Amino acid sequence: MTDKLTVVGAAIISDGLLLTAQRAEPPHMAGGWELPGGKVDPGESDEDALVRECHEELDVKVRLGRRIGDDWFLSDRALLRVWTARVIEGEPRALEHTALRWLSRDDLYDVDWLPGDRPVIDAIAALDLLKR
Ligand SMILES: Nc1nc2c([nH]c(=O)n2[C@H]2C[C@H](O)[C@@H](COP(=O)(O)OP(=O)(O)OP(=O)(O)O)O2)c(=O)[nH]1
Repeated sequence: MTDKLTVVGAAIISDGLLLTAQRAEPPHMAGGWELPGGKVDPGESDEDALVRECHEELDVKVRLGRRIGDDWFLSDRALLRVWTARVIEGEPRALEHTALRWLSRDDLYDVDWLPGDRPVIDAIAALDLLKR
């Protein structure tokens, strides 16, 4: 058990490209890039929350794959848990974000990732799942 807020994120990979989404809000995070996802609701499993968030944010159905790392600390109050995922229904659309981008391994650091995501992105890069 943890008393921290749990945020879940999806490393959606298709054809060797990683999907990233640009936050629209709050103002201090707007413009930053993140993994699609969000907060786990009370009583909800992490995995269910992540599938739900991908549907709400991107209008797609995803199937989760492997967990990336353990708990990633976003702050003293929040942690991030990340899974790989693939789209099994639909085409991602930015319903809540400003923009979406598909990144190759070579483009991975071209966007301004939210600070908490940077170690996660390093871990994804190290897994060698992305094409160059
Ligand atoms: N979804 C997501 N949130 C992240 C990432 N990195 C990071 O620091 N965060 C932060 C941003 C927010 O403070 C928090 C997630 O909140 P959110 O606004 O996406 O969650 P939510 O969709 O459940 O939002 P809401 O119900 O409060 O509107 O975690 C990431 O890669 N993905």
